[in-house]
Amino acid sequence: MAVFKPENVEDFYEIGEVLGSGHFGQVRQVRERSTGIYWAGKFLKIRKNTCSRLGLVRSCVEKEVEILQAVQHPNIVTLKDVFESRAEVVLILELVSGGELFDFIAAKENLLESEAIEFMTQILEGLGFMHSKNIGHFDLKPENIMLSDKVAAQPNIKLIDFGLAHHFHQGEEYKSTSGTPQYIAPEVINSEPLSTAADMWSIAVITYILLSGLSPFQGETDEETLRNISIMNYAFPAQYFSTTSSMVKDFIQKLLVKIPSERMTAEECLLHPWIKPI
Ligand SMILES: Cc1ccc2c(c1)c1c3c(c(C)cc1n2CCCN)C(=O)NC3=O
Repeated sequence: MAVFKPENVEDFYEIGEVLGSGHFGQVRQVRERSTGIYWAGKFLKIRKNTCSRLGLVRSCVEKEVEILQAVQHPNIVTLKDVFESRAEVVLILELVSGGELFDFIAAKENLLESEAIEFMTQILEGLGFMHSKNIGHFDLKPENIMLSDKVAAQPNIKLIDFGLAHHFHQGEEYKSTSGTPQYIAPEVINSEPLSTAADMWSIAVITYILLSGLSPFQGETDEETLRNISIMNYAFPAQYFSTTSSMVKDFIQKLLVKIPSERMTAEECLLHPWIKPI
């Protein structure tokens, strides 16, 4: 069992404003007392016993910590420390102060394809690194793609939130039905064994939204969205894609492939003519 620091996190960090919250607990800005540096504290409620339904099972938190410790990359958020009290584990994470990628884009009139290529290149570099270590994110969505500094000329992308990530070991089969409907691959819906290719489907959905503002499979309800994914019901409506290149449509089409092994990998994406013009 992983051992986390038993000291009180507040002896080392001043707890600040809430940055976000979810089923897991809260993310708060924290200030390191010894240096004055700001970090993000992810406060995770841990189940007190197996009968409890509140909070996370400790082994899930250990898995997230192990994965974060295995993926140190400029486009992936860094884990600095882990504290544990009676029923709470606190991850001290790199503060990514530029906020979510899609808030950044929403604030602009529209995104040039060249800007989209820059963002996708960084996302694919971080993801390709994870996949090279046989780690899948399995919750790629705009909310989990953050910017280190939104005022920089070329903001740096950081992938965050590894709560659904999985480290594949040799010969192991892994299934999960978690994720956000709009972004999940058909094999997730069908409870089939997953691979890192499931992330590549999400990359296609994110690219489609980045360039059009539309979500390719979104229906009136989650059920309709999931049905659209299962039957591959999507298109490139002219009024939203008239100014986008045929190259990016080819990029998306080579990822929205039902058979996971036939999708482009992150490495192949980085060599695709849309990303790397010949
Ligand atoms: C400035 C800002 C605002 C909201 C933040 C974060 C930072 C943030 C961060 C992290 C996570 C897991 C969630 C976060 N959230 C919650 C929303 C994430 N989509 C994180 O790991 N580092 C962050 O800065």
